[in-house]
Amino acid sequence: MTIEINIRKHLQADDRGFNLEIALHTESDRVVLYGPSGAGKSLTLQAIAGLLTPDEGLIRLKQNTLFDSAGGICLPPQQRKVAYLFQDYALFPHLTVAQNVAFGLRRGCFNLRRPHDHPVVRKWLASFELSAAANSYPHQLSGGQRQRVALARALALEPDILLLDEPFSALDLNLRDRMRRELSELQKQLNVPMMVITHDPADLALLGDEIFEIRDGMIAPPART
Ligand SMILES: Nc1ncnc2c1ncn2[C@@H]1O[C@H](COP(=O)(O)OP(=O)(O)OP(=O)(O)O)[C@@H](O)[C@H]1O
Repeated sequence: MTIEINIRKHLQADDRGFNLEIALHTESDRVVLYGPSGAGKSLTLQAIAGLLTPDEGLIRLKQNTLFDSAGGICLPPQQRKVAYLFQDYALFPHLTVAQNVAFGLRRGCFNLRRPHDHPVVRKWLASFELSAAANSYPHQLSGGQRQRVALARALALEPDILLLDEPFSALDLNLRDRMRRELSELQKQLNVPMMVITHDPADLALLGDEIFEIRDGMIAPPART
């Protein structure tokens, strides 16, 4: 899928300023962003998701313009068809697994009291082997299960792209390895484009068909060999 980003944003916190100046273009469905802490990786995903408004520039996904300062376009997050998974998965603690998955689908008379009635919820619970845990709450789940709930909730909305901010950082080594392979297979099966932030070289190797390094708010030039 075509992703085109060319944005600038200045952030100021007390006496510290940060300039984000990201320009990237890719046709890949498996993109990895990596780089040191504080480089601007999360801000880049937030800009794509519509959670951060650049001062100027352009963001295009497929044929859709999500942001274009010159044309006065800034789609709100809910119109972007972008799923953004935070580092801590951000599940709703007071909702069950099924209700979490159903959350974004609420429309018309469908309500969260009977999430199983929704075929999309049933489908995603089954494909992530979560049917047996449908009535559990997030604190009753393992780290891997919590991550699968977050993925199921994101994918239920059939997004154009999945943005993952350090998806495995909260998992122990064994589970991290397994979830990395699961995510890789899932991406291939569903054909959903994804952009992943990571610090882990193993993620680069498995999930990154195209890899961008971000340093000091900018895409670093490719290393020479
Ligand atoms: N709301 C804000 N106001 C001011 N500065 C901010 C704000 N949000 C982030 N920053 C600064 O922008 C820089 C980039 O932050 P960002 O979260 O994108 O880093 P990152 O590359 O994702 O780091 P990490 O790998 O540690 O998550 C940091 O120096 C941070 O302090």
